[in-house]
Amino acid sequence: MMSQVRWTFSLLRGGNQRSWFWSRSWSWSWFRSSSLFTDSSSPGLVLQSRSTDVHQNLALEDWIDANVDLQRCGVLLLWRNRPAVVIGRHQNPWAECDLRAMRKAGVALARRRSGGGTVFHDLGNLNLTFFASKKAYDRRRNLKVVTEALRNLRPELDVQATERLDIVLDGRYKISGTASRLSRQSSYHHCTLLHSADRSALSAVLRPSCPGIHSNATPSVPSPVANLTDHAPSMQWEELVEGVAQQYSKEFCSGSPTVLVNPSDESVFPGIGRLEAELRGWNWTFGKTPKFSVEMSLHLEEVLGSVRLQVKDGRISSCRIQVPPGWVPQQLVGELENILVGEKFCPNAAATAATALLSSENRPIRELCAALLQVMG
Ligand SMILES: Nc1ncnc2c1ncn2[C@@H]1O[C@H](COP(=O)(O)OC(=O)CCCC[C@@H]2CCSS2)[C@@H](O)[C@H]1O
Repeated sequence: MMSQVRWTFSLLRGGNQRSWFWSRSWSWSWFRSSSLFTDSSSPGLVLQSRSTDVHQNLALEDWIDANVDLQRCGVLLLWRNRPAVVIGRHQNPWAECDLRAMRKAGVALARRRSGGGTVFHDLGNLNLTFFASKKAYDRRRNLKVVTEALRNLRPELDVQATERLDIVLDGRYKISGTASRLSRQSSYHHCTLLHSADRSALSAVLRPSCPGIHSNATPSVPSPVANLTDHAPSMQWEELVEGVAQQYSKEFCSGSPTVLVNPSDESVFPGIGRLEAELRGWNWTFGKTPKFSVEMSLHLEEVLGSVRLQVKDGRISSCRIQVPPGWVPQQLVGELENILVGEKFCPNAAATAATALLSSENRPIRELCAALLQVMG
């Protein structure tokens, strides 16, 4: 089926690509077996996504990882997103980001397949994904592509890759974070590169949705961050992208120009819509959160209460509410606890489930419901 896929100029419309590159109709089998991929020097191909949708771009990573024969070639994918928070595979979104602030500001949330911490993306943040065979997996070499490109563009910049594979400016300010995923035969290493991201938005969303979370989820490692344009104000986006692509081609002996791709095009990437839908879905984004518990005091109008919730697969698996005796009928408290068990740990879902209690005649139970919804971000 793959061999039916046509790589045509119209499908892979580019801006300034050289015409010989497009003068043929590409079949998928040609793509896989092209001399671009069979050269013994293990050449690389540079792709740039046209999409700024975080889920489409993460799906494109999955698709390349699953479908391109990386034994014979490496691929560098360059991409950027509209404002988004991207958490690692084994992280807890409620502990890592302020979901309420994100909803208000229209910042998307995505869980990636690689491990590691949480980062903020916007159109001023470049993402680079280095695909290679497992054998050729070499994160230091990839980061060298980035640091060398920056030194070529602005020799005065002090950029270094650290032990933990961040890239820092002036020995201190993080401009790039790294994560990776190894499969049986293939691998990818992806990293960010802060060119001109909105740092106040970054710090506004990278804080917990609620305190009192206990879990074994991977915690992020916060660092002071900087943008490249803080230190090199004249550096243009296009200059950066081109500089990195050129350095990759030099390092991996690729002679081909950057190919612009559209990850929503099923005729080029068959099955990509399904990958995207999975990444966009609640079951993946929230449902894959390692089990956790939340213990919190509830500052109600006249009294102090507390709640202990256990959450498994993103759903409340147990709920214990304590309030001073006599403040609210215990039977209503029990009803609320029962309603919440099995529900998604999500204010909208919980509000729908508790609609009757939220509009009850009894003011304390309404207040208690509202306080619990607050806990969920
Ligand atoms: N965009 C960006 N770039 C660099 N550093 C960032 C960014 N956003 C936030 N941070 C800082 O890094 C820490 C988290 O560091 P930590 O080391 O915990 O996590 C990472 O670095 C993960 C990088 C993932 C890269 C992938 C590439 C494509 S999809 S996402 C956070 O608390 C901030 O202080």
